[in-house]
Amino acid sequence: MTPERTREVFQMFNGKPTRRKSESGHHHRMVLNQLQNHPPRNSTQSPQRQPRLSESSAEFPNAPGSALRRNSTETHVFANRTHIHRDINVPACSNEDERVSTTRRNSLFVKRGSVTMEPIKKVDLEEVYTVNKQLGTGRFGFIKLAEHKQSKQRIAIKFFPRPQTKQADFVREYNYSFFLSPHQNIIDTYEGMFQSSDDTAFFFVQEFCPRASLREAVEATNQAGIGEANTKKVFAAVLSAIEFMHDENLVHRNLKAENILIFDANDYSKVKVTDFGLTRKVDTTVKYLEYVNNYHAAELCDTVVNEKLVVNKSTDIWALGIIFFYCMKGKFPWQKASIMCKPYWEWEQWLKRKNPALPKKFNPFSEKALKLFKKSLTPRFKDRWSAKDMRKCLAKEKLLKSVKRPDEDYYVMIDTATKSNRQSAASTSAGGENQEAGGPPQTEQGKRKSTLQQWISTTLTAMAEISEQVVSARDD
Ligand SMILES: Nc1ncnc2c1ncn2[C@@H]1O[C@H](COP(=O)(O)OP(=O)(O)OP(=O)(O)O)[C@@H](O)[C@H]1O
Repeated sequence: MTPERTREVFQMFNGKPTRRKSESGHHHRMVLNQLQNHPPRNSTQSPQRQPRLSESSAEFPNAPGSALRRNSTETHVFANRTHIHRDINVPACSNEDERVSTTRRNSLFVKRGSVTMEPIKKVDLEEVYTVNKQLGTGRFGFIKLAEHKQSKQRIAIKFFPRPQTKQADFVREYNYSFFLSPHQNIIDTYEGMFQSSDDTAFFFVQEFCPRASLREAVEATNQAGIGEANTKKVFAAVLSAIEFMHDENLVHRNLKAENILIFDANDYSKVKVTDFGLTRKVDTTVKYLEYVNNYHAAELCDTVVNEKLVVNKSTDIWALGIIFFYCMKGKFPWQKASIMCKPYWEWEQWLKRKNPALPKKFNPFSEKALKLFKKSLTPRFKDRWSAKDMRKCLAKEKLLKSVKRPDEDYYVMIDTATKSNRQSAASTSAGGENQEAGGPPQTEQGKRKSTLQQWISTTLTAMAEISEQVVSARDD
């Protein structure tokens, strides 16, 4: 397509003149520079290249493995990768490829995603990939593990069966997935839209997550949850990704534990968000689909099929509140955020101060964690926090009340008794020094209280002595 034709198509779908390449490149760099932990990149670097360079050494059996070799022969490694990537449609690194990559990213600005700048290429799957087991299924398609025959790299292929899938929906999902890829906590989508040569499916290619989704990780804990420290790690990653999307005025709209992928075996140090099939711009009008899930905000659960909704960031915040609870407790707070569902009704009653009793399931949480729930799982969507507020709270605050050991009360009693004994002995020997020294005169109630305390402490000391004697007699 000629540059003029490209501009025309952009104008047609955008209703305004397209950005010049240099402007969009600048915009894209600015966006990337906002990414947490991403140093500003220079203009010749492809945003996708940097993370992939470091990550891919483990994934390419043939690639130079050691960091030393990677650093010292970077150009050489790149040259090798370029070859591999071009074949499996991973953005490559030459200047020419860089330009292609930027142009493709511009295609995000094609409003309805119904026209694509690049053709959808037909591929004979069996020729290029060895397609293996199914990794997951969703409402719109399925994901399969595959191996790229030439490079031997394991990848995930997301298939969209035809004719059920509209081309516009496929193109939109690919565009969002590819555009968001540079973020370190978003799944990498490799460049290229394809359809199988037998016309049965559209597909695109993503990095393969070798471990599990957050759903599987939590289920493996047998309803114990993954703990405070791991939850914090997961949320640092997820919130960084969602903050990035929200800054770009995009709403994920399908946040759930299944769409959060855990890459490492045990320490939750590499976590990425996936599935941008429902992602839309803020304020887009969409039709409500018939299905409700645990993560749906109250306003969605009250909506009827085909009712029109305006896309809002706050629906992601609600889903994050649910995922937070799920990580910590290993189960969901309720099935559906509707007053017909008792656990939700109880929460809402407490939230609206109609019932002073906090639902029991929230008891283990600290005041700050409760605030996070109040600011995410509130039906008043305008009151919900931003992703940034959530990130700050989760990074700084303790999320669980400190747990008492079952025998802790006993030791506290003994400790209090000993202290109070010591105090009363000191005040007796000082002959009421406190009052003579101008200390506060004791009221009648105060006197009674201290007599009672003394009695309690004497009793406790006696009990402690008896129990010690019992223990030592038993040991003898
Ligand atoms: N790159 C990947 N590597 C490994 N497993 C993956 C990958 N991407 C997705 N999966 C698995 O496949 C499942 C379905 O993927 P995905 O959510 O993208 O499909 P979907 O059809 O869009 O689903 P949904 O019904 O949520 O819209 C995920 O829950 C996850 O377990």
